[in-house]
Amino acid sequence: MRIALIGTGSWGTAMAGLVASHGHTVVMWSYDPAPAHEINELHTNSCYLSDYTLPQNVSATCSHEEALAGADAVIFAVPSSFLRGVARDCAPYIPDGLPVLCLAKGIELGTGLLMSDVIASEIGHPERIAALSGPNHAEEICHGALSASTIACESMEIGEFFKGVTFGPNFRIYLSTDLVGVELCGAMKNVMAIICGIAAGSGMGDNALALIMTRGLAEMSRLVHACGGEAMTCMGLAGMGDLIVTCTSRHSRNRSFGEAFARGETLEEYQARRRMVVEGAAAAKSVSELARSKGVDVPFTFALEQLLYGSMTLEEALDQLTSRMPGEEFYGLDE
Ligand SMILES: NC(=O)c1ccc[n+]([C@@H]2O[C@H](COP(=O)([O-])OP(=O)(O)OC[C@H]3O[C@@H](n4cnc5c(N)ncnc54)[C@H](O)[C@@H]3O)[C@@H](O)[C@H]2O)c1
Ligand SMILES: O=P(O)(O)OC[C@H](O)CO
Repeated sequence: MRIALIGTGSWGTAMAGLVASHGHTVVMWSYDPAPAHEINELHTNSCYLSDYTLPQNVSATCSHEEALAGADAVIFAVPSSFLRGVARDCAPYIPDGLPVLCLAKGIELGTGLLMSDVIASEIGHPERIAALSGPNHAEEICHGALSASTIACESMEIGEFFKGVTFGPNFRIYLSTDLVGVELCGAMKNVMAIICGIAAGSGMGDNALALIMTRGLAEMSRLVHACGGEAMTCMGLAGMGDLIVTCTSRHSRNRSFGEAFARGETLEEYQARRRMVVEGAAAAKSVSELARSKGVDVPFTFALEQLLYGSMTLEEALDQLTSRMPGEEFYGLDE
């Protein structure tokens, strides 16, 4: 088959290699001409994934039309803040029945939409749109290291299709119909990873990190439930699995941004230095907005929003969180 892969960041590049290793022809769309040129000439994308050579059946272009011409499926791998614009530009070249897979992790600011909904609102036919999410650092997957992920979709047929395109002995795929749970977890775990980074960078110990991950998971479950998803999804690969890896891995940019923030670096300085997106920073705002609209208490997310965009200091945020009186550990998802 011919697969259009929209985005040449680190995840798009690793996914292109994975899909191509199944024998499919992959045509990548790049926002920036430099990675497209390097992929075509050298089969590398050194700015986003050093130490990796793409298979010969991967090429790249900056033309949406060229990337999508004759495609049997399309995979979106652009950061959440650019997804709507990119999906809009791709829309004229995406026929009605084409299966679509979304890799972006975030919630749209201002609308509270899931990333799959953002794509659907630009290209239509939401039933053919799936989302893949799990503990999947591009730096490991490109070298064939063992990993697993969840593909969520309304339609099992579409889910099975994308499982067929991505599954292998070292990339295990589980299916779900809970798009809301899978996608909300993907956005919220990034918030918790920044907070873990801030905690570690401020000298807190492993017990504190376990506290943040565990109570962060409770916060994720409450919002998933309030938005109509299944709380059990939070116990799966897209929930706990991704939360653990993002909060602990040396590859995690969200965690590493949190550590840098604790040392005094701003979000702008960090993103300019690393040339990579920190999805959790945008999610602190969009998830807070969504939680307020649903009347759900998400104390970690609210605190990070205040830290990054308000006037709250680290000391004040810590004070606010630790002065909360803990109640019953499992106090019901509706409260
Ligand atoms: N990196 C990972 O290991 C990983 C794993 C799982 C999921 N994800 C998710 O995948 C998505 C893509 O992340 P990534 O890590 O590949 O990104 P990245 O930070 O590696 O790359 C950023 C990409 O955005 C592009 N870009 C910059 N400005 C743009 C614009 N105005 N319009 C369109 N594109 C623009 C750049 O060309 C580049 O391709 C994110 O939502 C991320 O959370 C990443
Ligand atoms: O761990 P991060 O912060 O780099 O996020 C990347 C992916 O979402 C991990 O699956």
